[in-house]
This record gives sequence, structure tokens and C-alpha cells, in this order.
Amino acid sequence: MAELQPVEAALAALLKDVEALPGETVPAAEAGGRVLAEDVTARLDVPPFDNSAMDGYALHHRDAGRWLPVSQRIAAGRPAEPLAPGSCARIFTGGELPAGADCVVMQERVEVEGDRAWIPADTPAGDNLRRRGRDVTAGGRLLSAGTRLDAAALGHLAGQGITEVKVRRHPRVALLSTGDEIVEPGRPLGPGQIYNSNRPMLRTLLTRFGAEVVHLATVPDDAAGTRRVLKEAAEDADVVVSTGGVSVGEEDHVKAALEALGRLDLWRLAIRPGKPLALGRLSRRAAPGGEARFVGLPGNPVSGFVGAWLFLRPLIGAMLACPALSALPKLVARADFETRTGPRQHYMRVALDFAAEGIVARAFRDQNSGVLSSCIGADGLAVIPPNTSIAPGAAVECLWLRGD
Ligand SMILES: Nc1nc2c(c(=O)[nH]1)N[C@H]1C(S)=C(S)[C@@H](COP(=O)(O)OP(=O)(O)OC[C@H]3O[C@@H](n4cnc5c(N)ncnc54)[C@H](O)[C@@H]3O)O[C@H]1N2
Ligand code: MOO
Repeated sequence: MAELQPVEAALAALLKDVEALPGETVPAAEAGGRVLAEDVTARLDVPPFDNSAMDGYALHHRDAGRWLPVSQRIAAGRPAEPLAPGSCARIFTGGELPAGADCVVMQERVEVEGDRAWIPADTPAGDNLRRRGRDVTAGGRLLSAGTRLDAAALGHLAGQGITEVKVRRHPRVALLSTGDEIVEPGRPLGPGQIYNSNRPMLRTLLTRFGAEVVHLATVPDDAAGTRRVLKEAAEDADVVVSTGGVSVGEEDHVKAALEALGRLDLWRLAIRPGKPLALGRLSRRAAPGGEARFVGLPGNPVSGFVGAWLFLRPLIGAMLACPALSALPKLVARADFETRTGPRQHYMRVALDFAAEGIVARAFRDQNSGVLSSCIGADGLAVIPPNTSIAPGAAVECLWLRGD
């Protein structure tokens, strides 16, 4: 395993044989951000009847261009009577179009005198109408399995009167922090110690990607302790994520524990940051044959941040069977920086300016993997292939981080 593995090989190993998690039924009102486990079929036409798009007067277009008696008043939510021939109906936005009418004229264009109205001649059939089923047709597919329920999708479900939906259960994630130097905020910091910035950062990203962090633990820097914590985490989780302890030092016990408790699929990637990333599986003792996926991110916070976007997001996306989570959107921008890569593909944290003349990628000045400031305000990751020189103004491919 001395060779550094390319990102594509690592992703393929990580996603191999991942099965979608089972579905569960939840109230639609609480399903924001969840992923549909099955297609949803429309029960109703939307709108359910022809109705007016304006406050105004409904008529048959052949009667336009003269004074018409106003024969009824149709407010939204009230049934309409068939239109008396040669008359018009006062109607409000959303009001049901009466049978016999085929257009609506907005009230600003109408002169009203007592109970009659002057309708301008240029009022064509179909004007200002919203036809039944224009938005949704009953029996058709309303939303597809794999859709992540956003604001519009929730509105669409409610528009059908749907109160419950079947969504994928959240991937359950155990998040472990290794390193005797790591202290939780709120506790005093001793010499040589640092606060745990990876835990809240990764917890937030995992939740955003659709996972539920069910287990948090700290792993001591010794072989037996590392094995114990990993073993415990695997019982309860679909995915075990750890930070730190995956490099080559004698204090790095994660790989050995993984090999003892399951298997190491892949270690050391040709990426910067995040080279010593380790991927594998942990067997579950309580459920023979069962296993949790393992992603060992390097301890440097930027390596964890980049690793989460590149590996945890697609892994969670595969468990949720959600195509939108499987790959990050890409765009091309002009670099405002110069750089040269070695054998590793560099994922540079960049702010993206959407200027009239095109998109500009501005790289944070210090791209070291310990400098978490480089991730603050990062709209994207500029992907610089191995052994490449980039001059200012060169086109660079960027992964977009501001979407789902
Ligand atoms: N001789 C070599 N040394 C190192 C190599 C190498 O190839 N040969 N690789 C370097 C690279 S690249 C990386 S990345 C790091 C990764 O090492 P580990 O994954 O074993 O991580 P640690 O050593 O445990 O920690 C690295 C760094 O990050 C800090 N850290 C760890 N956890 C947290 C946390 N939860 N919150 C904030 N900061 C954290 C830790 O204190 C270290 O400073 O290895 C290089 N070394
Ligand atoms: O692979 Mo490391 O994250 O560059 O320091």
C-alpha cells in the first residue's frame, strides 16, 4: 500500500456494495431535508379547477367590447354558478371560473357603473386563466424517489393534502476524535493541548449531508483504547468517522485497530490535504455479518473538512440513494493565483466571485492543512491536478460547496 491512491479509486472502494438504507414514514411537515424512499404519485390536479389569475371580471371572449351586466360575484373558496349568457361575473384571484366563461379581464381595465361593466374589446380567450392541472396532473409523478425534500417539494406535497411521506432513515454516524492533545471546549487547556475543532465542524457537515450523529467519543492514543472505542462505535452506527491517528507515527493506532476489527480497504491518497486518509470496514460483534463503513480522516482540520466533502458526502448520498449528494456540482473559474502541484491533486479552498466577465476563484493565501481559516468563506474547492502549473487567469475546475 505504498502507492498513493487517486481520489477516484478511493471513492470506488468506499462506495462499493453500499446499500440504500430502509425507508421510514414521517410527517410531511417534519420531512425537510429528508430523501424520498419512493416515488410520490399525484392524487389531485393542481389547480383542482380552472380559476382566475387576477381580480377582475370573467366572461366569454365573444362578449368583449361592450357593456355587460354583472350576474354573479365569485370569491376564492366559493362555488361558481354557470355564467348567464351575455353577462360577466365579478371574480377574484383564485376564484373558480364559471362554466360558460373563457377569459378574465383585470379590473384596472374595466369601467364599472352600477351593476354593469365595460369590457375592452382586446380580451382574448384564455386570458388571465389558470387551467385545471396546469401545475400537476392527478396520477402523474409528483416527486421522484431520491429527491431531497426542499422548500418547494414540501409545498408540492402539501398542495396534494399529503401528510406523511416515506423517506430513507438517516445514516447513523459515530464521530470519534483521536489524540491525547485534544480537549473539549469548556475545559481548561493544558500545555501542548488544543481544543477539538474537528468535532463541531464535522458534526455540522454530516448533519447537513443528511446523516445523524448518534455517537461522539474521544479515542486515547494507545492501541487497546483505540480498539475498544472503535468496536463500541461500530455496534451502533452505519458509518464510523474518526479524525487523526492515521499517519505513520507510533502514536497513530487507528489503522492497526481497523485491521484487527475489520479490514483496511485503502490508505494514503494522492490528495492534498488529506493524504493519510484510511477507508475500511468494522465488523459488528452483536450482529454477525454486519459491518460499519469506516472513514479515518487525518487530524488536520482542513484535511477533515476537505475529506468530508469528497468522501463523507457521497457515502451518505449512496446510503440515502440521493443522486444530488453523490457528486459535487462543478464549475469553471479563472484563477487569481499561481500554484504548482507535486504528485498529489490539490483541493484549494477558494472564494468565488461571480463577476460580469466570468467567475473568479480567489485562493486563501495560506493553503496549509492546519489553517482552518482557509475554509471560512470557502465557496468552492479548486481542483488542481497532480504535476500542474497554474498561472493567474488560467481556467480551473472548482467543486461548488454552497449547494446541498
Ligand atoms: N513522517 C510523516 N509525518 C506525517 C505525514 C507523513 O506522510 N509522514 N503526513 C502528514 C500529513 S499530510 C498529515 S495530514 C498528518 C495527519 O496525521 P494524523 O491523521 O495521524 O493526525 P494527527 O497526527 O493525529 O493530527 C494532525 C494534526 O491535527 C491536529 N488535530 C487532530 N485532531 C484534531 C481535532 N479534533 N481538532 C483540532 N486539531 C486536531 C493535531 O493536533 C495535529 O496537529 O500527518 C502528517 N505527518
Ligand atoms: O495530507 Mo496533509 O492533510 O496535507 O497535512
